[in-house]
Amino acid sequence: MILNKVYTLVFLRNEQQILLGLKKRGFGVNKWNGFGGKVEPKEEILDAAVRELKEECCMSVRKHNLKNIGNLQFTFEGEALMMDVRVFSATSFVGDPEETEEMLPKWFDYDKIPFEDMWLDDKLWFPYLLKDKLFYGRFHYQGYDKILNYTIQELNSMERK
Ligand SMILES: Nc1nc2c([nH]c(=O)n2[C@H]2C[C@H](O)[C@@H](COP(=O)(O)OP(=O)(O)OP(=O)(O)O)O2)c(=O)[nH]1
Repeated sequence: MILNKVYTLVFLRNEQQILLGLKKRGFGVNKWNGFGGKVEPKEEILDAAVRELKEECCMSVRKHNLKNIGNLQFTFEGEALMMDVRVFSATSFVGDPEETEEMLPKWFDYDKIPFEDMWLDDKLWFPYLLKDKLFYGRFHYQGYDKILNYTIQELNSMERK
């Protein structure tokens, strides 16, 4: 039996740059990433996305400005957990990014995204995000530094089967 856990991952963007945060503790420590985390029991996914963005970098976004652009599923060799990550993008938001106990936020030019300090899979699906294409990806890891197999595809819509 595989346990499925839902996570959010939010990217704030403008014409020139994307906001990433350096994770300061826990899962994915020392990697640059979007902002997100576990959806709590009974919490709606969009509410969780808004909450995590605020908690991790003090930015505010309205639910209707979050666009679901991707779905990523991660499994790890020898572990009975599937991380089901709902990826969102927003171009309308309020605030100035602030460092928190969890994340150090920084804007990156689109041609300077620090893939060498991000999850290995990110460079495989970021091209979709950057071209405003919808995507689905599934990655099976051994540990955190090796992808044993993966599939990735462009989607026409994010509607779930
Ligand atoms: N870019 C990218 N993000 C990933 C990958 N795998 C993965 O879990 N994430 C995202 C999904 C979530 O936003 C985040 C993991 O959530 P988390 O463990 O920090 O969740 P949390 O804040 O609720 O956790 P906690 O510290 O409260 O225990 O990392 C990946 O391979 N690439």
